[in-house]
Amino acid sequence: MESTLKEQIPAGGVEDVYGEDCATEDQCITPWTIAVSSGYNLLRDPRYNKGLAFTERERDAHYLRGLLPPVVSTQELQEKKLMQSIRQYDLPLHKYVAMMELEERNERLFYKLLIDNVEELLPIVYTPTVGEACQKYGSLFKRPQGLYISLKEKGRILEVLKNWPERSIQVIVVTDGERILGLGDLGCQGMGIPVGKLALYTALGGVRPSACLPITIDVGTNNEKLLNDEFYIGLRQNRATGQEYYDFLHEFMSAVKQNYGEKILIQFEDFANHNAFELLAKYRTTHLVFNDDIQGTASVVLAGLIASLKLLGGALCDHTFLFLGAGEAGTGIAELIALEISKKTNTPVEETRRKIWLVDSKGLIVSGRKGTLQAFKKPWAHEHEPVNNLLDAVKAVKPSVLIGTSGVGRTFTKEVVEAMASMNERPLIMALSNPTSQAECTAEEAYTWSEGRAVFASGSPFPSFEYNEKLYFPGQANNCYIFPGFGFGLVMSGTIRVHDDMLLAASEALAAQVTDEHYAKGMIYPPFADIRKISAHIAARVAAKAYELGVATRLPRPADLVKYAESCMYTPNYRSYR
Ligand SMILES: O=C([O-])CC(=O)C(=O)O
Ligand SMILES: [Mg+2]
Repeated sequence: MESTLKEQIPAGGVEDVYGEDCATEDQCITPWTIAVSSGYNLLRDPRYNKGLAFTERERDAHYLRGLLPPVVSTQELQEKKLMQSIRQYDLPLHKYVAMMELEERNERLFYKLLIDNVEELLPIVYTPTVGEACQKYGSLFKRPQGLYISLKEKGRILEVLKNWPERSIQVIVVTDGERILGLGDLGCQGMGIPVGKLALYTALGGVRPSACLPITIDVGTNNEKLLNDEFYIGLRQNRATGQEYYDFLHEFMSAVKQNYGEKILIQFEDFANHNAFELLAKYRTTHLVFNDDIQGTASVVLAGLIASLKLLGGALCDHTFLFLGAGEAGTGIAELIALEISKKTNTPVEETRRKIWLVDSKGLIVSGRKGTLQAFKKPWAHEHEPVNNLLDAVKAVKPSVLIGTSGVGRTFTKEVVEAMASMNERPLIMALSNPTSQAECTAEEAYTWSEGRAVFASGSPFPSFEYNEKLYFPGQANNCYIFPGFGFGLVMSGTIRVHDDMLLAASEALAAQVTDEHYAKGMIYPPFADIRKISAHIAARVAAKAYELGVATRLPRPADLVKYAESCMYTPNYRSYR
């Protein structure tokens, strides 16, 4: 029997080696055609539709006369009208639906709105509203916004990838829906997350929309409510686990590399702990993979910590850190802090880890528990007697920084915040769990209970808060500060592997964007309004590190990487059609 192409050539390799043109004769190819869109079809194509903004000349050239009312509008006026209509909705979910409908109708206008009104619309297309949208995705679902790859497609994943209409994909965000934000297993309805994350890749990071591919892997769900919901859109079975799960993911990872080559970025998003660490460890040496919840969150929090030193005083190595939550975010952040201190002080990480303590659902992680701890928790099992709750852990460890990553809301109680405030002039409190309902405490609580002394940041946004006639500005320590610029830096430099030093570079680049004016307001993150400039700086620093490490393939290295990043970024302004 003739061997297939897949067997002849190991996964990965030179661009286009696996393109359809060089498929062996026994393999099927897809008969794609490219056609110029015009007339009614042009108005129905979200990539090219401009609605009332088609010019007189374009209306003639593209058979649009009569299909539009006479007025010729501008993109600015369209934007003004849409913002007005979105602001009329009271419910965030209605705003979300209006935005998704816009994306399906007129992609450039969608991105124009998102970029120009980022602070207002981020909480709509992203956390917290996207969480509610995922919970109700079965009822909201209208048209597929990404690829669904379920166990039904086992053995045929490569074929499924080839059904996606865009050819040059640069970034995939993939979830299996098992841990959507802090909301748990939402199965196939997790699709809202890759869709939302990729919208930010474009709006905040400048990756072209056509180069982004959202994917949901459906191996079932253990969410009984969804399994019994008549509108559920996923496989009606419990999750596949063990070998079956890992074989399926391996087929996916191999097919992606075979179809898109070595330089495709695969971002893992909202996988459960028990798979997230293993998948990252398994594929980081063979694929360009990035786990947003482990690495992106770590990088954004480290940036906030570096910036906060201006307000708290001391160096990173002078602080003591306590986490509530020892999953992907908690251990990921802890490891990156230990790495940064190790590099700065020339001390082995085994030693720098000692100032970092973690609490999980069973209490403080201590050496006595080593026998029963999961592998990713073991490095944090320091010598200490057992402590079984957070308040006692705060009293025992005396942290200057308290970070919540447990996915469980309202766990930073008044007593916990008061204890932090009694031990520190300026305690740093980060309530990172998402969406807002899962935040460990609110901004108002952190400021009130600490009598205005806490420096506070959260994963989902909180509005500014007035206390004792002073206005406080909570930070949003969310990985969306990092992943768009980080991924863009990888893509623009043709980088083929992610290295931890790139995460440190991204943290430093983000922290460097916080100015004295921000510090004066107690802020440890720069405003989102500047995010595209911030992303260009992050991308440049990440790319610089990639060139330094010899894993960037786009040669020669551009001399000014910030300028280069800015010049490559997608902009949503309408183009003229000939
Ligand atoms: O999506 C977000 O807002 C941050 C994140 O990755 C998560 O909570 O899983
Ligand atoms: Mg996530």
